[in-house]
Parts: sequence; C-alpha cells; structure tokens
Amino acid sequence: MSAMQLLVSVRDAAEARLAAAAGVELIDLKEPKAGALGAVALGTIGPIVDELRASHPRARISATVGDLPLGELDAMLAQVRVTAATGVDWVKVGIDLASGSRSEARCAIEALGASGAPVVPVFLADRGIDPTLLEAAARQPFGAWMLDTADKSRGSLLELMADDALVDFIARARGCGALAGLAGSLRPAELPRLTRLAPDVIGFRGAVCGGDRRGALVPERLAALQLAVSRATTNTRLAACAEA
Ligand SMILES: O=C[C@H](O)COP(=O)(O)O
Repeated sequence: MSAMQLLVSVRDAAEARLAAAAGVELIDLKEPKAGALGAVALGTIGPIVDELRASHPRARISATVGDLPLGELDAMLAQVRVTAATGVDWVKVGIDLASGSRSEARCAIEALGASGAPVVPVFLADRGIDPTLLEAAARQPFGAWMLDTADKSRGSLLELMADDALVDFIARARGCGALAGLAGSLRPAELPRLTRLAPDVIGFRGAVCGGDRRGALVPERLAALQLAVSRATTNTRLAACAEA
C-alpha cells in the first residue's frame, strides 16, 4: 500500500522553506487571501521553484492559477501556460460549478487536458460531485485529480461528503492512472478516516495556520501534522504487512 503524500499550501518563499524543511512532499503555492485557489504572483513562483529545486530536490511543487471563471477559457489557458513556464510540477485549476455551467466545465476540462501543461483539475465539492465532469476528466491525460472545497466556513470535505462518494472519486482517478487527492479544511483529527480512504495526496492549509487559513503558517502545527501523517501511513503499512 502506498503512503499518502502530504500537500501543504504556502504563500511565499518563507513558508515554502518551512514546509520543505518539515518534510512536506508537495509544496503548493497558493495565496489564501485571494480565494480557495488564489494565485501567488508569477514573479514570486519562479524564484521559489529555483530555490526548492536546489535545496529540496525531492519536493514536488504545485501552483494554482486563481479562481477563474470556467467560461473564460482563453484567459484560463493563458494563465495555465505562464504558470507552467515557471517550472512547477503541477498547475492546479479549479473546476467549480459556481463559476460556470456544466458544458463550460466540460469544455474547460477538454481544453486543459489538451493544453500540454501538467494540469491537475481541482473539483470543488461544495455542490457535490458531478459524475459527468469526472467522466470528462477520465478522457484526459491528467496526472492527478484533486477534490477540495471553496467555502471554508462549512466544515471539512469529510463533513460535506459521504465516504462512498469519496471512495468513488478516488477509484475513478486511479482507474485512469491519475493520483487522487483530497483537501478542504481537513483536520489532523480526521487522519484515521483519511487513512481508511487512502487517497494518494492529502492537502492542508487551515489546520497548519493559527485558526485562519489566510493567516501565517505555524511551524509547530506543521511539524505535528507531518509527524501524524507519517505515523498514520507507517501504521497502515505495518497493518498491511501483518495481514499479508
Ligand atoms: O490545496 C489544499 C488547500 O490549500 C487546503 O486548504 P484548507 O485546508 O484551508 O482547506
């Protein structure tokens, strides 16, 4: 059984250094004050990528493109191109039915898949998951899919969604060779349930800040989360070995 990889969203070079030093595998560049998928300025992303490649070559780096309307496809693709050009491993793009119609979402998924950029579609789960969008994503060569929430005041993804829907999301992503990631106000106390669901990636921001995801990352919370995640995945491996 493979381990869940920890993704932590960071807003600047100082937070990126903290996350990398704590052993976070996926460093996600995002400006939380600018929305669920708020973008970090492009001029900031490139130097962070260069620094992390030198100091923590095993860390993978993602960046979000901002909360862009699904109908504004040209602007979205332009932002994807310039973000990919910074050298990040993943460009995360929100697929949010609050920002466009189902047909606009399907067109966006097709265009993102054909873009040649390492796009990771981030499905916003606040209004549930539309299976037709997952079917559209399954036809594209995405390396990973993520499920997240836009409204951070409504509780965690695990409170919003039943396990069977999350299991289905993970299975659909894996079924087409993509990694499956879960995020959305996740809390360390939810690690046992996350471990049972066993996505490939678990993403955090709010839980490693001092109560507000728009505030600063708190090193002690980050270290505690990293430790809890590595313990949870070690225990899962041991249990799998014992059963084998
Ligand atoms: O991509 C992951 C998100 O930034 C998670 O943020 P959150 O834990 O505050 O919902």
